[in-house]
Order: sequence, then structure tokens, then C-alpha cells
Amino acid sequence: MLAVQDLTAGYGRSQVLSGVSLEVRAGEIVGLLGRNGMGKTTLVHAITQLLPPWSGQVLWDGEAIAGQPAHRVARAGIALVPEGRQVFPNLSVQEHVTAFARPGRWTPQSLFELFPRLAERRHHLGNELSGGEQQMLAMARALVTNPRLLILDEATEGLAPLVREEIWRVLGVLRESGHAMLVVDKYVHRLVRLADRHVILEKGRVAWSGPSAALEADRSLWSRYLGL
Ligand SMILES: Nc1ncnc2c1ncn2[C@@H]1O[C@H](COP(=O)(O)OP(=O)(O)OP(=O)(O)O)[C@@H](O)[C@H]1O
Repeated sequence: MLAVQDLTAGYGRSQVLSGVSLEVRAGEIVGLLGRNGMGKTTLVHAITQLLPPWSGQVLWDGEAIAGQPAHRVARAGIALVPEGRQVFPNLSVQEHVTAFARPGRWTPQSLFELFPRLAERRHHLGNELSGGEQQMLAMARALVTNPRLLILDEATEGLAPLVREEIWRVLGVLRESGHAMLVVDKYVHRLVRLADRHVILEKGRVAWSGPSAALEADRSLWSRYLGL
């Protein structure tokens, strides 16, 4: 479904990604791992065209999307839940999920069932929500577009343990429903249970990729590439 081929990207003259390739197939969950500053956010921005790649291909159902405007990539069915959530401070929860709704499995109503906390808060503004509630809202806003691929960048970062568990619960529900996802997260113990395969970035290159069982079995990868 998504094929990234030999991608390079960076900022100004500073190159961050060098020849990155990865795939996400329909219904598959891929974990994207690596220490701080290794290029994970840069890669998800290069895929979604928030940061136009320098070279290489981003293929979506076999068609090149590199160079297209980010809003067109979103319409094609790739939704990003960005690092830092970026909810709109002056829109209510209800407005967030209705403004971006597109036909499909996820409706404002079914999302309020998935996130009961958001249902309770539906008339609150974005800036009146806790960090965890903002994270749930950022996920609901992405899901209501009914994307075929959901990309999550550090969705559980900086959250209290109980709220973090709530996010993992929702990701488990999405997994059960066969949702394709590319997930950047530092909680490797949880990510190996959620994802099918993983890609580890080291200094902007793919250092390792393989199935969850292989990553779980080889703790030397955790210490070498993840500092764990
Ligand atoms: N807007 C920017 N301008 C210039 N350099 C940047 C910018 N954003 C990131 N970088 C640099 O690009 C490199 C990769 O950063 P990136 O955010 O992609 O890493 P990451 O793996 O997502 O790390 P983190 O977990 O810290 O978010 C780092 O050296 C970072 O300093």
C-alpha cells in the first residue's frame, strides 16, 4: 500500500534521511524506532509531504506522491497524528470531529464510543483539555477522515501511565479492526506487542528491519539502537 524507496530529505543543507526504504501493506502495523534525533519525525513528514523529500519515491498504491501538496496526500488516505498533538485551541471537541469527517467506518458517534472521555468533553475547547485528552482528540480527528493508513508520531509521549494505557487500548482496537498503521513510539515493550514488523532508524538510515518476534528475541538490538 505504502512503499518508500530510497528516500533522502533534510532541512536547508543539512541532510537527515539517507536512502530510506520501507513498506506498509494493507492491514499491517509497522513500528518505526530509533533514538532521539535519528530521523523518525523527519521520515513521517517526508512521507506525508509536510517536508518535501529531496529524492527517492513515496508510492501510494503504486502511484508517486512525492512532491504533491500535503492536503492531497491526506485526501488520498494517509492521516498523521503529529507529535505535539496540535489540536485547535478555539474549536470544541465536537467541532474537531465533525469538521474533518469523511464517509466511512469512523463517525463522530463511533469515535465518541471509542474515546468515552472525549464524549464527556465534547463541548470543551481544545485549549481546555488535558494533554491526554488532546492526544485522544488528535487521534479522533485523524480517524474521522477514515484514512487507510494512520501514522502516529509519539502518541503516548509525555502522558500519565493511565492515559498512556488508554491510548494503547485504542491502538489495540484499531489493530483488531485491521487498521494499517505506522507507529513511532519509544515504549518498545508495548510496540512489539502491537506491531507486526519494525524498522529501526540510525542516523537517518535503516539500521535494521524485521518482524516483532525477531526484535523481541534479540535484546542486543535494543541496547545498540534504542539505548535500552
Ligand atoms: N525543523 C528542523 N530544522 C533543522 N533541523 C531539524 C529540524 N527538525 C529536526 N531537525 C534535525 O533532524 C534530525 C532528525 O530529527 P527528527 O525529529 O526527525 O528525529 P526523531 O528520530 O524524530 O527524534 P525525536 O524522538 O527526538 O523526535 C535531528 O538532528 C534534528 O536536530
